[in-house]
Amino acid sequence: MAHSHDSTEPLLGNGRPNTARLLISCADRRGIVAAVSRFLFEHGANILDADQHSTDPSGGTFFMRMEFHLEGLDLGRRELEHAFATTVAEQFAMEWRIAYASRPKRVALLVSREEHCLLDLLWRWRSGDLDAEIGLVVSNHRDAERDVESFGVPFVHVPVRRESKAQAEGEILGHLNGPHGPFELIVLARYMQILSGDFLAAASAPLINIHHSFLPAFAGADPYRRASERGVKIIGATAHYVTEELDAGPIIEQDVAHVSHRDSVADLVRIGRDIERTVLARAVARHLADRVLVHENKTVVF
Ligand SMILES: Nc1nc2c(c(=O)[nH]1)N[C@@H](CN(C=O)c1ccc(C(=O)N[C@@H](CCC(=O)O)C(=O)O)cc1)CN2
Repeated sequence: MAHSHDSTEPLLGNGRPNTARLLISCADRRGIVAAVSRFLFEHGANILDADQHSTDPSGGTFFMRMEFHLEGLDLGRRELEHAFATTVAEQFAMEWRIAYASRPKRVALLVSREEHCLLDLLWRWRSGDLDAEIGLVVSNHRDAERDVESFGVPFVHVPVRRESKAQAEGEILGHLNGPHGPFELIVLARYMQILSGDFLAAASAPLINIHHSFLPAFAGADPYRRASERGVKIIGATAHYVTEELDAGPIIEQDVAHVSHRDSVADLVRIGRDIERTVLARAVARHLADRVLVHENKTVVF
């Protein structure tokens, strides 16, 4: 549908909510909520959900998420965005974007050998609990091939060897930006290859990784063995956006579980699997709902 001003139905023909999400960050000052609310009101939008946060009311950074109904809007999408840019965003020097809920976001998954996070996301997607369109799984191993294809999702095997990583990354990018794509989110569901800065720059979408430790503790490879050697009493998992620096990207979601001296490394791995898949699913769901704002390597999760 080219223009939302003729979206007079609460639900679209595909049964999806006829809503949009406006995300804003800017220097905090008085009048921002009033200006945004007034703008939406004057253009016929009905605000369904509003949340905001200021890091410091005396001059910090202001974050806002407004979800609003497009029914009754007097402008099409392009006109609405232009009007907001010129009448509100410029006034407050906002960084902002509007995301539309008219269709699910297309998602690609990358995995190595551990399948629990991958299968969890596929199960949630198949049951309708994950608002996404999973369009491709890429792996450097073939272990998951049959399971993935049983979900009707294309599977591509791209082996990665240390001496030819750049070539493998180019092949993966070819699939992500090729006929299966484009994608709006790439999820590393226990993908165990460090991605180059060139790859991240060329990737067409943000990437979310699940790291199997409570970052910043035990970043890098083999965290459960290192945690066991340290004698930890808590293990955890961290979902974060992927940056060139390993396991250092903005954290989206974390959780933990208690362990003891009675737990072997294998026990930590087993206990950790449930944490990892739950944390990753929460992080992906919040990203898909446009509930995550990134600022200075941290996130605001509405
Ligand atoms: N640029 C980034 N790439 C990746 C990130 C990241 O944050 N930034 N997260 C990792 C996932 N990960 C931990 O969560 C991780 C994966 C792999 C390794 C590692 O040392 N891999 C070795 C090869 C290991 C093997 O071949 O089995 C390597 O790539 O040299 C550490 C941490 C995903 N990528």
